Amino acid sequence: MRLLVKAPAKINLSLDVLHKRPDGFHEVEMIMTTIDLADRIELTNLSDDTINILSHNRFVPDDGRNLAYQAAQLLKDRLDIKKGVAISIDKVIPVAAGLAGGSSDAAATLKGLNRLWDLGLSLDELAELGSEIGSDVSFCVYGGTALATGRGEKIEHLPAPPNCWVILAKPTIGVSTADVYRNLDVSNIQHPNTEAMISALNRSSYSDICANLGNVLESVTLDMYPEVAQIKDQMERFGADAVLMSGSGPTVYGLVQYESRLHRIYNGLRGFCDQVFAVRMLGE
Ligand SMILES: C[C@](O)(CO)[C@H](O)COP(=O)(O)OP(=O)(O)OC[C@H]1O[C@@H](n2ccc(N)nc2=O)[C@H](O)[C@@H]1O
Ligand SMILES: Nc1ncnc2c1ncn2[C@@H]1O[C@H](COP(=O)(O)OP(=O)(O)OP(=O)(O)O)[C@@H](O)[C@H]1O
Repeated sequence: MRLLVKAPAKINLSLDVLHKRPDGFHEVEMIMTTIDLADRIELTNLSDDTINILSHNRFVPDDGRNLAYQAAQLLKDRLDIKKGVAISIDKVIPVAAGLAGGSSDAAATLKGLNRLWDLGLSLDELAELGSEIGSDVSFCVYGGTALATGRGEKIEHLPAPPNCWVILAKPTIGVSTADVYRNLDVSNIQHPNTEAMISALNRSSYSDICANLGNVLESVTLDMYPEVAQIKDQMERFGADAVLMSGSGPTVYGLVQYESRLHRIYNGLRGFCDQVFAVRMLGE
């Protein structure tokens, strides 16, 4: 039997760091929302007890380092499952981009195998398992729009943002999330207003969402990779309503309400950047 699952990317509407924890992780307060840019994962039962990863992207590992592999292995170990699966990943989300591509592949694999192997686990149970794979996996299990706290694994659902376009531009560099957190000076942080963003979402106020975008990792990545600042500048100059780097970067996104302006920004950025996408928020 085979099953197809979509694994959508996320963007951070806000990302705050409260402090560094004794376990080395950072205590965060983030608002994330899913967007209509997704990997497609095909899960096929195998007759022998193995996990195979197939991907045509040279940046995606095809062994135990792959987060989708780790998701399948975790389910097999915890529930003592003696089945095999081939996981084919049609990679659309840019890799090491701040868009949670690997985490979303892991979450989609957890949800897909729950159906394929008829495991009967709840979304909460899958999200809890997912948090063992990576901090973003719990959010990706639920999708939608949410406040994520702890190291990112504690999820509180929020209303979807009002409909708008998201333009994404990823420079050719890939960024290591661990490096960015390591270079963050926690004693010198300009905190975004998370409460104001929650209020903007509750009121469905597009202008207040734009006014309250904020990411404390942005200045760290901008210092490491000046080309990210250039893309931000260009996106602002071409007329996006608000611009921010997602996660640990380097992808920069711009919010745009009117389709008429979308094409100008998209075409303008294509001149500077290979990977540019214009997508909708999913959010629900
Ligand atoms: C930047 C974000 O993507 C924003 O959504 C997340 O905070 C990171 O999520 P992720 O990539 O799933 O992160 P993980 O795979 O759990 O951790 C990668 C590395 O990032 C650092 N890390 C991650 C999350 C966190 N709250 N504090 C950290 O310091 C740790 O050094 C960790 O070793
Ligand atoms: N299924 C996967 N897809 C992409 N990368 C993967 C996958 N599994 C493992 N990786 C590894 O994880 C690294 C980070 O990739 P990913 O695309 O998940 O980063 P990211 O979008 O920055 O994640 P996040 O936003 O959660 O920090 C890659 O360099 C790659 O080696």
